[in-house]
Amino acid sequence: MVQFSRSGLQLLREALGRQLRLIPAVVVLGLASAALEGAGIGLIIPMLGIIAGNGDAGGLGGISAIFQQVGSGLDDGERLLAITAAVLVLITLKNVLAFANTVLTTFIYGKASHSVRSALSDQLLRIGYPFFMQQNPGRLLNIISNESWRASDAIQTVLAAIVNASAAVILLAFLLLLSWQMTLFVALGLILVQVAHAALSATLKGPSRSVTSFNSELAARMLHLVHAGRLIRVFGQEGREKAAFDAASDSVRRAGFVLQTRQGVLPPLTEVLHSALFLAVVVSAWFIGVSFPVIVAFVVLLYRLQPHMRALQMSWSQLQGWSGSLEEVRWLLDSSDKPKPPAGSEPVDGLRQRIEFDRVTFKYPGSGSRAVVLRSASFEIRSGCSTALIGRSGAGKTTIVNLLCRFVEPDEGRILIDGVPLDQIDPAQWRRQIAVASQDLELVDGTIVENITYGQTATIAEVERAAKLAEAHSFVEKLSQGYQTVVGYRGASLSAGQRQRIALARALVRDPEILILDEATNAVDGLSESAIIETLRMRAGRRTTIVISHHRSTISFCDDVVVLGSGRVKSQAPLAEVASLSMDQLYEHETVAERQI
Ligand SMILES: Nc1ncnc2c1ncn2[C@@H]1O[C@H](COP(=O)(O)OP(=O)(O)OP(=O)(O)O)[C@@H](O)[C@H]1O
Repeated sequence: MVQFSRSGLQLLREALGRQLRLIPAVVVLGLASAALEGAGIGLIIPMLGIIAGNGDAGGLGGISAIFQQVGSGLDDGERLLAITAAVLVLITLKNVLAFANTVLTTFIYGKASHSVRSALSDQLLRIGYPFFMQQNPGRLLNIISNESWRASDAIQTVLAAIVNASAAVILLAFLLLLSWQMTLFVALGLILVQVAHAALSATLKGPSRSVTSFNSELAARMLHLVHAGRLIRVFGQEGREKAAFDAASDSVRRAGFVLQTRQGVLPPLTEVLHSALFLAVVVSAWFIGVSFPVIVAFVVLLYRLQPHMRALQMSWSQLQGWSGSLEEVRWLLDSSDKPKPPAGSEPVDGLRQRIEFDRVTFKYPGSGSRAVVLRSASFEIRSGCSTALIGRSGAGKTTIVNLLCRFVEPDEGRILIDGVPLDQIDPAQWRRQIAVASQDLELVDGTIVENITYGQTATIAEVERAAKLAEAHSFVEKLSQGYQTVVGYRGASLSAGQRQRIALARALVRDPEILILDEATNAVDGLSESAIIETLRMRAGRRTTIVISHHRSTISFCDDVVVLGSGRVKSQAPLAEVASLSMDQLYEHETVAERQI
């Protein structure tokens, strides 16, 4: 219960946000509609009195006597009709208010659910990037696609519980006014039922967490089937994957079965206990000599109270059953244990002189005992020049791009942009200076023109120009829909080389201050690559370019070369000075100065 209060209620309070101020209206409408219902039921007393030929029945006390006085000046026939009409009006009004409450709670539910989904997307866009390097995507997918809906259901359940609690309070008050002895009896009975119910509901939290965790595993397997379809077929692993998927799915089924059967015990048990209470009330009322019309009104009120009490108890058990889901959503929304997004407020407009890596040391967060990727790495990238970053696989080239884009931050040392530490610069402004074309950056499921512009306002002429520079225009033109061709999920309808050229056009259309090409042309044919290199050469002097490649031809236009190896910068030199060296020789090239560091 405490666990639920901490994470569940906090989440619900945050989700309700500004809608919290509407909750009093829900309570008032709930109370008012229950009061109208109670009054309508109270009017049964004089109605039964008239029908039983005992219209002026004396001996009634409290609220029963007040109901008994209704229409007392009229003759019996007129009084019966008037009371019947009054009951009908009360029932109609009660239902009008109940409908108004349904509209209000539906509105609040919609807003609160939207706020949960919006907060999740906000959080996913805001969290520091290292979070995604460490997290299981299946868990994240499960939270977004499954658990967030259960959080919405929990909001709806809480709203329904508020309405039911309001109705229960009023109906209990009417019962109290009719007979405090019988109400005391009922209250004690309800407390006992609630204790039994709460004890059983508490056993739902464990199964609820199991369902959530197995759902995450299943989501991971689903993602794998979607992403690795080609790999699975090529290596003939359909059978193994099917068995793994079925096992994950069956675990969800078994955990769901445990949770649902435990939850399933509660409604019949509650009904039996409520019925026992109901019957005990009737019998005890007869024993203590309560009058017939009051017993009938009491029983009808009790009968109307029961569904509200049952709904309240079921709401409680449902919330317990969703505690795992609420904890998961709350976990994702909690920023305290997540990597912070990059900070900084210094404005930046272009690169005037240089980017300087000053003794940068870096290791990926959560990579345990794995080696430090960069160890006191120092080098510079001159503004307006093209710099090749080379090194054997795993040398840390892409890591340098990650550091430059501030996806990760150095553990030690500084990165200086024209002398200003990068961690002091406004990250959004800084990223607007950069465009990256990389084999890892996906295409979006849209048209070619949407992929090239991607959030940038550009005319069709500018898009075509960028596509020509990236050697994409000629193949795009041949597609039946041209620039309006839909490329499919991650650009699946294009070849690898075509995807790379679109990605390059996307970077070029921005005409960025700093262009980063990370293995951006490795799937492009030689002829196209030569043309692309000519384009890049033309940028020289005007814009800064950083090129990562294992191909000598791709870096041929560069002014400088930085060689990485064993986590260190092995050498930095003008490319012209090492022009005679092959790629393999370059990888081993180590300047004396760097060797002594
Ligand atoms: N997200 C990560 N978490 C932990 N370690 C990582 C992560 N990404 C990369 N590494 C490790 O950091 C080191 C450098 O990786 P990086 O991708 O920078 O190499 P690279 O020089 O670009 O290699 P390649 O030429 O193969 O693309 C590698 O040892 C790699 O295993």
